[in-house]
Amino acid sequence: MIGLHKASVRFGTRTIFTDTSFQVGIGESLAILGPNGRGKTTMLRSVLGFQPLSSGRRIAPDIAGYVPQHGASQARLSGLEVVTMGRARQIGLFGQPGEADRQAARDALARIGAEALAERRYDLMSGGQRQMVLIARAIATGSPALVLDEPTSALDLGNQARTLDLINSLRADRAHAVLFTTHDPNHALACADRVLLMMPDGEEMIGPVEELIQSEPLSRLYGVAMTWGSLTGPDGAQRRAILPSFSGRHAA
Ligand SMILES: Nc1ncnc2c1ncn2[C@@H]1O[C@H](COP(=O)(O)OP(=O)(O)OP(=O)(O)O)[C@@H](O)[C@H]1O
Repeated sequence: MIGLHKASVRFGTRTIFTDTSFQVGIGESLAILGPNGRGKTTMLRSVLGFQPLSSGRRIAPDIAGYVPQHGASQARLSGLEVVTMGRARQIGLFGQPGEADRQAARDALARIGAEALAERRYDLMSGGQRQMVLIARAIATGSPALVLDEPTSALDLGNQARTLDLINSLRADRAHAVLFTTHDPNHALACADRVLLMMPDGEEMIGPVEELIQSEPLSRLYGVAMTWGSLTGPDGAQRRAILPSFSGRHAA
C-alpha cells in the first residue's frame, strides 16, 4: 500500500496541495496527471519521504522502487551495476552483491526487454536508455511499491509500449502497487485503474479512469480541447483514444 493521508505541501506562501488523501493497493495502479509545474513530482517525492509534508502523513513501505524523471549519470558503471544498486536492501550496508543479486538485476532488465544495456556504460547512455535502466533498477528492489515519474517521457514508441505492458503485468501479478505520472492520458487508459487529476485551479480529482479520462475534465486540466478519436487496433478491434485539438492537423 502506498499513498498520502490528509497531506499538504507548501513552498513559502505557495500551496502545492492541501489535505490530499489517496491509497494505491497491491494489484492496483494510479496515474497522476496535471499541467507542468503543478506539483506531480512533488507529490511523488512526498509519498517517498523525500519531500517533507507541511501536514498529514505518508503511507509507504520502508523501501519503494523509484524511477526519477532524470537519471544523473554515475561514473563508469555498467547498466547491470546500476540495476544491481536497486538490491541495496538485500545486499546490506557493507555487503557485496552476490550472484543472486546480479541475476535479479538481469531478470529486471529482461522484464523490460533491455538485456542489451547490461554491459553498456550508464554514463554514456542516451536519456531513454537510462530511463530503461532506472525502471529495471526499481523492479530489482523487489519492493511491492513502485513510484515512476514520467517513466515513458524519453522513450521511443516501442519502448513506451513495453513500459505500459510492464506496468500492466506488474498490476496483474497482484504483488505490486504502482503510482506513476504521465502527460499522456492514453497511457492512463492503457495501464491505470484510477487517476488523480491535479487541476490548474488547485483542485484535485480522483476517480476511476473511465470517469476522469474524459473530454471535459481533461480539457479543463490542460486548457486544450480534447476529443475522442477511433482507430483500429492490430487485432482489428475498434479502440478509442483521447486526443488534443491539434492532433491530425495537416495530416494527408
Ligand atoms: N524545494 C522546492 N522549493 C520551492 N519550490 C519548489 C521546490 N520543489 C519544487 N518546487 C516548485 O513546485 C512546483 C511544482 O513542481 P513539480 O516539479 O512538482 O511539478 P510537476 O507537476 O512535476 O511539473 P512537470 O510536469 O513540469 O514535470 C514548481 O513550480 C517548482 O518550481
